[in-house]
Amino acid sequence: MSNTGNGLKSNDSSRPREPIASPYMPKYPDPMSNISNFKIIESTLREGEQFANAFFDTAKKVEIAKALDAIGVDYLELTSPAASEQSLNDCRVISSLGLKAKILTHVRCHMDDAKLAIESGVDGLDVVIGTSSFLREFSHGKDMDYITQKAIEVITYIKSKGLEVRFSTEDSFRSDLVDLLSIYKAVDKIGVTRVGIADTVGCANPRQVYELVRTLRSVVSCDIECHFHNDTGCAIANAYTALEAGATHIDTSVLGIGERNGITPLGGLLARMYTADKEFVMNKYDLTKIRDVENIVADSVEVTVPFNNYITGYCAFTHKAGIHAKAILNNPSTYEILNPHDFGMNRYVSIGHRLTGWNAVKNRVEQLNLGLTDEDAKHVTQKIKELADVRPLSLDDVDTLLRAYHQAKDQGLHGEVLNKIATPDMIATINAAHEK
Ligand SMILES: CC(=O)SCCNC(=O)CCNC(=O)[C@H](O)C(C)(C)COP(=O)(O)OP(=O)(O)OC[C@H]1O[C@@H](n2cnc3c(N)ncnc32)[C@H](O)[C@@H]1OP(=O)(O)O
Ligand SMILES: O=C(O)CCC(=O)C(=O)O
Ligand SMILES: [Zn+2]
Repeated sequence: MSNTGNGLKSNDSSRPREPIASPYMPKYPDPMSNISNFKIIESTLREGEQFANAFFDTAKKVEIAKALDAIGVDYLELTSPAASEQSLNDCRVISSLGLKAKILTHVRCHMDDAKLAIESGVDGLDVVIGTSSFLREFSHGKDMDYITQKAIEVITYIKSKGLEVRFSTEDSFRSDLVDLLSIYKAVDKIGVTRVGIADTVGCANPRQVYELVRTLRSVVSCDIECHFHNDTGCAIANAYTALEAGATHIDTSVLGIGERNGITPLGGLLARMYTADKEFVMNKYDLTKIRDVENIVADSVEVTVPFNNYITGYCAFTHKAGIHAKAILNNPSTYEILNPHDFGMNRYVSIGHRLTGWNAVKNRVEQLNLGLTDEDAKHVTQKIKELADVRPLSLDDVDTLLRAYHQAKDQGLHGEVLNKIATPDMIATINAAHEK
């Protein structure tokens, strides 16, 4: 049984296969899907401020807002002006920057919060209230009738002031489906701009997301925003599935920072969506600027960018094993779904280790313009493996070895040449290991 490379398993290679335009696109187009037409609500300055280490002063918020605007995110969501005097001031400052992104602030479903937010100069309000039995009992203590009535009052008021308004149910996936659909229907009827679904505790899986969003899509005519926490590792998959099911807007934060372990990360979502529709993503967003904003945020909240971060993790485009390295050097698409250059990053082939192969070593020989033969490259590769069985070699170590081999060969040395040219500290390390 062989894998055909398009996700199908086949044991009949003579069977004709249907041509596939792009293996990364869904096979059958779905008119309800928005994977080629979505908007990002970037919430680093709201959800991200709820991250344990976050403290953004006004200057830092402005720097982050500008860096996100440079990427081309559609909206920036800011902390509620009700949170503090400085939060209100920051809404005013960021709203007056003249950014391309629309500015939103996030408020409780409460007239006082709404009034304050409207005065802050933002373009729109994201209104939220919990609808699960947990939150109805232990957070605000209100029943569905009260919530519906209050939502209508608050939304009507915000609309009367000419602002965009979204209504979201906190903890949607642990709320009663009938409650959800009836409140969404009620707010859609009075002209809410968007409704929101929130996986507040990160409990949802992609299948549940698909079902809820698809059902909601058939009940409301307004846009649908989705917000996914990452407690169980589904935040990106859930966002993608939500778009497939007909959601229009996804909430993100830089590096995924937020309450607990956060939400859908901006970079990870963009990587996912790039594989689905590269043209749409590259025309709309400047992917080369993701790294800048991640560095700003990581520095500010005193974390390092994780080694395995989407796109910008230090090894995201490093290829190591000989089998991979050979194929990558022939055609990067063999083992890369993301082109690092589209993200302002570089590919790296690592060769100073025992998993290396002669093809990768030969490539380095060519980069150094040393003019060694395939046999020479194989010979040196064996030496690299021998040394790297003791400890990994730096690229400098490998280059020293290659240059010394080249020089020795020029001088007509044979036989024990590689032993002679191995650097003294490599030999000392090997000897020490042998003595143990
Ligand atoms: C899932 C999320 O991330 S939702 C967004 C979370 N964001 C924030 O909490 C913003 C930062 N928060 C704050 O600065 C403060 O909590 C404030 C200013 C909003 C409220 O502060 P306080 O008045 O001191 O109340 P406290 O935080 O202790 O409790 C929350 C209050 O909001 C009420 N409440 C909670 N959620 C909602 C809601 N969605 N809509 C309306 N009221 C709500 C609660 O009933 C409680 O009211 P109470 O005064 O009757 O006890
Ligand atoms: O307003 C929303 O939709 C989401 C609020 C939130 O942060 C959450 O529920 O986790
Ligand atoms: Zn959240």
